[in-house]
Amino acid sequence: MAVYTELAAETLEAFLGTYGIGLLVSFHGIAEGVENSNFLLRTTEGDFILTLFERRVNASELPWFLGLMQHLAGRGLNCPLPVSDRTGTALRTLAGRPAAITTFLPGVSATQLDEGLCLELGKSLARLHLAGDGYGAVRPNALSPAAWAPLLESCGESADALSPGLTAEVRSALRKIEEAWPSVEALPRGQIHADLFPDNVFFQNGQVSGLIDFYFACTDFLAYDLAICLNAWCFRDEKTFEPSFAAAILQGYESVRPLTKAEKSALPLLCQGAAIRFLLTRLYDWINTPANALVTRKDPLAYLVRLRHFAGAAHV
Ligand SMILES: Nc1ncnc2c1ncn2[C@@H]1O[C@H](COP(=O)(O)OP(=O)(O)OP(=O)(O)O)[C@@H](O)[C@H]1O
Ligand SMILES: N[C@@H](CCO)C(=O)O
Repeated sequence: MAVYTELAAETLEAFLGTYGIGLLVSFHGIAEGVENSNFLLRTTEGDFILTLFERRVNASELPWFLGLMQHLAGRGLNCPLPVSDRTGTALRTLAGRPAAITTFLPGVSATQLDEGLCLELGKSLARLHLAGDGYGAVRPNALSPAAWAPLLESCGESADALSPGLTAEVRSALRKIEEAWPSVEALPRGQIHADLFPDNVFFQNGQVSGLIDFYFACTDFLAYDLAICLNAWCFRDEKTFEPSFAAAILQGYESVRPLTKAEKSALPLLCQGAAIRFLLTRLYDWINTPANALVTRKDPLAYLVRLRHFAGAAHV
């Protein structure tokens, strides 16, 4: 999965007729991803990605996401460029869903991480942050600390059924993190990706060739994005922290955008926050997705491991 909505070739042909990107040669649904339906389109002009927005994404926010990608791509970042139809509109409707076509990016996501890839990831993340400068529209982070406690409480007793004592442990960690969380003015802010996991980064010949999936992007602390990457990229077998990966990400990042002293000292806390955020959304999905659904559920406890690690870390 994910193809939640099936499309007939005639429907797609008619839809494509309103764009200037050639005639349909072939198309197929893409299995990866869990949030939206994605199709690879081959036209007489090249390859494109068609996304039908299904879950979690609030349709009223889509212009912000598409505008951000247009801004970043315009600044030379390797991210999908939304394609406009003949009337200049990028956000359309297809099969009753909000829909957009973007450019196709080459490369593949890494299945085996190493220091070299982490270094390049760090550089790309910093480039994304610099490129976001000038995109003035603000999108508050819908999964910021204020959202965490309600998310945890909405899981009720099911969290403890997954792992006895989980609710109490997360509740106590959450309280400490919330109290210590930096104020809005304390750290540099800007447009962040907020979900830059290895599956959202394509590589070609050891270089980053594409960053995708901007639908959690928001305006928040730049260093929080780094904290998300340190969580997602630096645990071997989802268990063991790999300091050399973290060092490589930081080195790559700082070769493009040096961190301030305040950002460096906030990192262990931001990493705990990032661990809680993914623990909670995974927990919510675990509880609310039937075990036999076509979507593969992601393990919430992999982020409990990270939370415990960063809670005990004086620095990253
Ligand atoms: N612009 C692109 N160029 C090439 N391939 C893409 C592009 N966008 C998406 N894909 C392919 O589609 C797959 C799913 O995309 P994506 O990760 O955005 O899915 P999603 O369901 O929206 O998000 P999530 O990762 O949060 O589940 C990717 O793994 C990749 O194979
Ligand atoms: N990257 C998220 C899921 C999709 O956004 C996770 O691994 O929990």
